[in-house]
Amino acid sequence: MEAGQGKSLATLVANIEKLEITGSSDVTIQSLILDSRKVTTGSLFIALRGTQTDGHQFIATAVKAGATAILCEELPDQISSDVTYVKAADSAQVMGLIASTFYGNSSEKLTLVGVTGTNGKTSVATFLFQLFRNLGYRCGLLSTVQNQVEDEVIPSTHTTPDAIALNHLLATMLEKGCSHVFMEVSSHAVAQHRISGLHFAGGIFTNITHDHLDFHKTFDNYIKAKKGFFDQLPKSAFALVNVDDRRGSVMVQNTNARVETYSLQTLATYKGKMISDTLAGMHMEINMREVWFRVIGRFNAYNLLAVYGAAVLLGEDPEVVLTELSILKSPPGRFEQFHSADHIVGIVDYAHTPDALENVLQTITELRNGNEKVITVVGCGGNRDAEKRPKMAAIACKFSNRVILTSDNPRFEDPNDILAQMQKGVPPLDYKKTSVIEDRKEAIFTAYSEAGPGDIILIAGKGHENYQDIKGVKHHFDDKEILIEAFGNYPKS
Ligand SMILES: CC(=O)N[C@H]1[C@@H](OP(=O)(O)OP(=O)(O)OC[C@H]2O[C@@H](n3ccc(=O)[nH]c3=O)[C@H](O)[C@@H]2O)O[C@H](CO)[C@@H](O)[C@@H]1O[C@H](C)C(=O)N[C@@H](C)C(=O)N[C@H](CCC(=O)O)C(=O)O
Ligand SMILES: Nc1ncnc2c1ncn2[C@@H]1O[C@H](COP(=O)(O)OP(=O)(O)OP(=O)(O)O)[C@@H](O)[C@H]1O
Ligand SMILES: N[C@H](CCC[C@H](N)C(=O)O)C(=O)O
Ligand SMILES: [Mg+2]
Repeated sequence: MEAGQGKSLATLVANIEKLEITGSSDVTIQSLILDSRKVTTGSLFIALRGTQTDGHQFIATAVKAGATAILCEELPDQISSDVTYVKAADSAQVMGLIASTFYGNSSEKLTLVGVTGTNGKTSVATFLFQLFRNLGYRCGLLSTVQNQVEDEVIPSTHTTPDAIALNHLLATMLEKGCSHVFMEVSSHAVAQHRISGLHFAGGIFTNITHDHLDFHKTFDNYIKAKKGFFDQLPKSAFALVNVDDRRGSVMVQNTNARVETYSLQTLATYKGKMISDTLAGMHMEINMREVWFRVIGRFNAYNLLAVYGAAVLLGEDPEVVLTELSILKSPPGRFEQFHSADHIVGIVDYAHTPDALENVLQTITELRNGNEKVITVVGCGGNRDAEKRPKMAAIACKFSNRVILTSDNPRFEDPNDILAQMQKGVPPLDYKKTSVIEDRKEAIFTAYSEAGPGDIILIAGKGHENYQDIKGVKHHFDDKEILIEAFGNYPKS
């Protein structure tokens, strides 16, 4: 059965239980479509209950546009006699199963490893992708920064794509000869069943801290979403968890997978120890072997341990893995360093959660030799978890000599409202060292103008992003470009 080619509805729903089918299953489905505006003749339109609207409202539009079949949770009042209706308790979950079959169950033919956790998913998935390519495998990557099939870059719209795009990408990867695929599994993806129907060879848990409560509402729901990934792993898979995170053991409470652990603090299958950390590199001990890495920071020590563990669990030789890991570089916008002519260090980092910001600033604090100043430029995104705003400002103040609060992606919010919420987290004693410069470019330029030789400027929150999302329009904006432009202002007038 060829992936992505027209298939009979009967085949697509063959192994799915508890469906009520109205009309004939003996029809050919040419495409799976989530958005009524994209329906064409032969489509199966999937009606999902979303966060903004209910896809069920668009069933009639989809039928008018030529849909052959509809997957829904509730039948519309008006049934069309030449359309087949498939009624399921949960359209999103069934969509995953159907998408998997439509695209040839590619995940079963690939070695697919998923990474979940609040921070470190992109880093771990990208390191695994780079490592396995260096080991000689053809690989695919699904990440926040970009999707990749070997050297070919496919822009990503989400951390984890929807089930249709996801299964389509996996089929492309298989077609192009990939044997291994490394992907991020976001909590949204688990909650919305974007990964339902996928066959994983392994799952990795990095950590869980405050984020996305706008979507999950409670921390408990957020934990449950992440745990849902491990609950659905098969017996043949491994579940590799960071046991230094106290939720690590919760994640694997009900998993059928083989549980393995990694840690910098306690006994674990993969045990690491930091020996030293400098701007030039990190020295670690991993399972009694000493290694130097190019990437730095305690958070990366965790990421490298996870990658090492996963590679060994996938059958790779530990010595070879460590040698290959030692030369890896951080993914774009993850602790990326820039050096000015007047010896100022600029670090562009995607820290957009309180925990990530604290880790990055903690790492910078540990890297300081003496009296260098740390200047932090940071903002928070609009239409996202508002609770993290004052927390991130407080963390920036705690670890920096100077803080410039600025705009991130305001989306549909007023950036000044976001900044006012951030300011609530600034302790009164830190008012003097904190200022608000809404214009992000001006904020970065100001940071450089105030810095002296040896000082470190951290620009946090946007990392690899090359846009600023203002009222739904993405304007070109790249922290790295602006930093380099600012560094070009040397000598300072
Ligand atoms: C909150 C969230 O996850 N939203 C995702 C969700 O959209 P939604 O639930 O808001 O959809 P909706 O607008 O209510 O519409 C409901 C349904 O009606 C359909 N519709 C709508 C209008 C119409 O005319 N016709 C029609 O058929 C829509 O196609 C949809 O299927 O389903 C859409 C289709 O799959 C996603 O594109 C969309 O991602 C939005 C853009 C998004 O920003 N998501 C972020 C929050 C996200 O998913 N982030 C995670 C995690 C990031 C991290 O960990 O840091 C990620 O994996 O990227
Ligand atoms: N293991 C880790 N623990 C804590 N913080 C980390 C870890 N790895 C990276 N970070 C910090 O978090 C930021 C985001 O890292 P990364 O992009 O790898 O995470 P992510 O989980 O993919 O994020 P997203 O949810 O946006 O996809 C980094 O720029 C760094 O500041
Ligand atoms: N995947 C995260 C990225 C946040 C990045 C930050 N720059 C922001 O815009 O809030 C999200 O969509 O919540
Ligand atoms: Mg990511």
